Amino acid sequence: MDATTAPHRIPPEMPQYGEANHVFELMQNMLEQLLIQQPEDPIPFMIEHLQRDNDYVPKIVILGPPASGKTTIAMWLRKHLNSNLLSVESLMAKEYSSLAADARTHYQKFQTLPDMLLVRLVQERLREEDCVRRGWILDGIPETREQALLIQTLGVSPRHVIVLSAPDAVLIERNLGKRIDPQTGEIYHTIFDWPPESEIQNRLIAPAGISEGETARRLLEYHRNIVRILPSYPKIVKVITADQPCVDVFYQALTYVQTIHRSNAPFTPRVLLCGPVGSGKSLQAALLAEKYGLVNVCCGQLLKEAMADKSKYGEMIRPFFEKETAVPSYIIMKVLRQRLDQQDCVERGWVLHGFPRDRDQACLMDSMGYKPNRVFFLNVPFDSIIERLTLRRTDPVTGERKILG
Ligand SMILES: Nc1ncnc2c1ncn2[C@@H]1O[C@H](COP(=O)(O)OP(=O)(O)OP(=O)(O)O)[C@@H](O)[C@H]1O
Ligand SMILES: Nc1nc2c(ncn2[C@H]2C[C@H](O)[C@@H](COP(=O)(O)OP(=O)(O)O)O2)c(=O)[nH]1
Repeated sequence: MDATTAPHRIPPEMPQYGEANHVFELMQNMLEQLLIQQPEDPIPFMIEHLQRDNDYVPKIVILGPPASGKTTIAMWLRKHLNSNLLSVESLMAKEYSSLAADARTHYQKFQTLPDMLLVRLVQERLREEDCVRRGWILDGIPETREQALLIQTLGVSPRHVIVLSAPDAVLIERNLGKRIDPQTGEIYHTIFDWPPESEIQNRLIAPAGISEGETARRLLEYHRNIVRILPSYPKIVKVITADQPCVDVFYQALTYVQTIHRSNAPFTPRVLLCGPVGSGKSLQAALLAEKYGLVNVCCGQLLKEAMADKSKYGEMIRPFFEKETAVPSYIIMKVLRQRLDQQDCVERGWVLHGFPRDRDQACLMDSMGYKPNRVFFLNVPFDSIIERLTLRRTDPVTGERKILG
């Protein structure tokens, strides 16, 4: 195969650099902001965005049926994460916004908002500095699949989606006890969350739409929509039972939103298996190589092959094997480098075992730029190892190892 048709050789440093510096996520977040903000001149915007380094601010959607506690949990998360809470009510209440004024007018007439108007309100709000710097929590938005798709076309993608769930009967009963503080907007409940201060108790009001009939109607609407919304958020949805104390719901939600999902960045596994002789490194390496298409790199096998091929390094290794002394690490590293730099290892990734065996070898490997991104230490009780090794047999033809019996 001549050079013009040979596959392009990807230097091993490239994927490693991309992983180490999260280049893929960096570009993904910048592209999202470019689509949302649509700046006149993208270059200075990108420079400022990259210098901001706020790619891990909260981007949360909380969905759930009426009375499931979306607003309660969203408010607690907002306080805890020092982020911004966006709900239909808060978006319509925005001052100095013609869009919000139109929305209020429309809502007063029809008690609902057109999808596009709500989504444009969300976009207008997300463009504001505080949302860019401190992230956002969408409370009960999107309400429909159409809204979910429109929000996605804006380039707005949540990092975590929480869906609260509880039996309808529980929610209908619960909503009857909902009370709101007209001064602070805080939400309370006559049974589950009654304020201790009599001053607050006296000014609480029952919000509209909490009757059994109204709640039942909204539940019907919710169940019809939620099944069409969720497919828009594969792999980032967590369903939390809301039929438990608020605090428990909150801590499950907080734990979830503080997890970082596996990124979609292309990933080349570089696996290192460590462990005492007989711990199962060779066996697990063979299984991993077969399951994930990795290159199985057994250090001991490599050295033997180098000697069998009578290569330059093989002749350097031979005296040490003949005297049954340890081969110097720098020679092993040369043989290893030759193998790990080959196209199959760079493209498919590798699972290495039998090297490094001590800290110096690990430092040598790291200094030469071979950095595993998954390391497993196989820990086996001493007597199990003795039993395995005494029963271990190796096929002289295939080199396969089996346990006798
Ligand atoms: N886990 C919970 N256990 C008991 N009561 C709760 C729980 N979560 C919320 N509540 C109470 O239920 C009522 C409804 O809560 P909240 O308004 O947060 O729900 P919501 O999903 O935002 O409702 P809606 O969609 O109607 O606005 C409130 O009185 C709240 O105090
Ligand atoms: N019961 C049991 N036996 C195992 C397991 N992993 C490996 N073995 C067996 C297979 C081998 O004959 C022996 C040692 O395994 P190995 O993979 O050659 O160990 P290692 O020297 O490469 O670390 O133990 C294992 O997970 N369970």
